[in-house]
Amino acid sequence: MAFFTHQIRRGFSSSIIKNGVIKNVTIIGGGQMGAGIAQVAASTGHTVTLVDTSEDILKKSRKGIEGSLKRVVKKKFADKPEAGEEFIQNVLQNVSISTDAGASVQAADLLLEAIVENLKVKQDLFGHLDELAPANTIFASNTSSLPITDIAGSTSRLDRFGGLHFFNPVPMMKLVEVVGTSTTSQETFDSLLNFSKALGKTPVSCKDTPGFIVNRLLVPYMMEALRLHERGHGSKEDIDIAMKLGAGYPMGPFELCDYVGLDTVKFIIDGWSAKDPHNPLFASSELLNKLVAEGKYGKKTGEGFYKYK
Ligand SMILES: CCCCCCCCCCCCC[C@H](O)CC(=O)SCCNC(=O)CCNC(=O)[C@H](O)C(C)(C)COP(=O)(O)OP(=O)(O)OC[C@H]1O[C@@H](n2cnc3c(N)ncnc32)[C@H](O)[C@@H]1OP(=O)(O)O
Ligand SMILES: NC(=O)c1ccc[n+]([C@@H]2O[C@H](COP(=O)([O-])OP(=O)(O)OC[C@H]3O[C@@H](n4cnc5c(N)ncnc54)[C@H](O)[C@@H]3O)[C@@H](O)[C@H]2O)c1
Repeated sequence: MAFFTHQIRRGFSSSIIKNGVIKNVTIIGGGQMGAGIAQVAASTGHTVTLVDTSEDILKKSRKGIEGSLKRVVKKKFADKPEAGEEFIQNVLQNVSISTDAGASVQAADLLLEAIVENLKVKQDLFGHLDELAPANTIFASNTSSLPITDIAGSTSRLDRFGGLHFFNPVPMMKLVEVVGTSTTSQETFDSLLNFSKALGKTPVSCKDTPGFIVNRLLVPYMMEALRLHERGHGSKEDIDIAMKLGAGYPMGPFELCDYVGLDTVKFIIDGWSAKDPHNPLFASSELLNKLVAEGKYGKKTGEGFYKYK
């Protein structure tokens, strides 16, 4: 189905990576999402370079990938431990790590960013790499909430820029939101769609609107949960239990926020509040701001709305 049937093709180069197939992926940001995407891409035969700001972070990323792969093979190779170990080694061989983003994009068919949810930091990163990456490299962001158009604006490859929004934890969540802007070429969009399918994911096509599809619906629900608690109309525990047992969610809203990371959650809310300052839904939360100010980001720091061992 043509995604851009209504689009008037601009005079952008339609040349993209060789026959549109993405094989070499450079991922910038080896945190929760970048490491998860690297794992799934490497597990499906792609060559991955994972980039972050320090060797220590990248060692942690690699350790996290290995730990997750061990959970996968426990099921996938339940009665064949040797095959499981071989699978893990083969996947890890597909992942190289680097702190040099510029060098790491030289052979990239796709540059996928999964760094901090901050527009200026993303724009600076993409603007810098736009000058270093091959002309045909496709750029994409894993942003939860920022306009792809705004992120792409720092580059000269508006036809080869899109959004690839994966879900946490990446090895378990089947969905990818593929986002096209008004300047994303059809070839680029199709390459991103096919890449998502090659990773074993189910893609949906999204416009570049706030929150794309899932977060547009998830953020209001989760903000209402926070307000309900702040009004004293329900404990965190009861609200989480209620949504799991009453609505069939695998995690309640407070559990999920701790899982996502309260730092990222705050970036999202602050960003949407700045864009829509009169919308009470996005008014800042004293409780959320307090937790983030105290460095309590949730699972990744050992405490958020809940404490973790
Ligand atoms: C209330 C405050 C509001 C504040 C404002 C809100 C603002 C809005 C915030 C929006 C944030 C958007 C973020 C982003 O853009 C979009 C998202 O990603 S949203 C998150 C989407 N994901 C979910 O909703 C996850 C829901 N949870 C689950 O699906 C499951 O709980 C789980 C995470 C899969 C875990 O499964 P469980 O059965 O619960 O428990 P286990 O941990 O035992 O796992 C079971 C089994 O699964 C396998 N497994 C689990 N995790 C992994 C992994 N990381 N890698 C590999 N395998 C995994 C494994 O086999 C486990 O078995 P085991 O190994 O434990 O034997
Ligand atoms: N956490 C989630 O559930 C989730 C889900 C979907 C999308 N996202 C989005 O993915 C992105 C990353 O989220 P996360 O949860 O993985 O964050 P994270 O904090 O776990 O990881 C971010 C990583 O990026 C690195 N980084 C920051 N600036 C960098 C730079 N300039 N160059 C290289 N590396 C840099 C950090 O060192 C860190 O390791 C955000 O845009 C977020 O909105 C998050």
